[in-house]
Amino acid sequence: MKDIVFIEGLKAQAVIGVYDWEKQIKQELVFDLEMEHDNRLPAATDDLSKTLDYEAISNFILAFCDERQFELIETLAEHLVGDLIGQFTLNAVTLTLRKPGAVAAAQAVGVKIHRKSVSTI
Ligand SMILES: Nc1nc2c(c(=O)[nH]1)N=C([C@H](O)[C@@H](O)CO)CN2
Repeated sequence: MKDIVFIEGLKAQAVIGVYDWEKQIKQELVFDLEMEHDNRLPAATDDLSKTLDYEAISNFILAFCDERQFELIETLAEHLVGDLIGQFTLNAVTLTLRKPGAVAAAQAVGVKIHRKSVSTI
């Protein structure tokens, strides 16, 4: 099994949706990420710079949601993961993205994607 650095239940506000009324407001999105990373080197050195900094990645996601606008959550997920792989040393990432307010009868709806850095394909 590969080591993981994870972020669970990160809540962000974004302009997201296909309908006109959705383009006028911000809605809540909830992010779960599992990022593959060998934890042995950071554990051996006790050095933050040798790991995936979940605080820095969380702040990156919050800023991304604040600044960018999409219709589909699929599009947001794909762009975000592409940017994360470019910005941080992610080998592979699984992102679950929920839009809790989208379907009143459902607790949440969303998408899940798994992407690898081109260097690991
Ligand atoms: N697979 C998807 N289905 C839907 C999306 C989406 O982003 N991906 N979006 C909408 C609307 O924006 C909806 O969330 C409004 O409540 C509908 N279906």
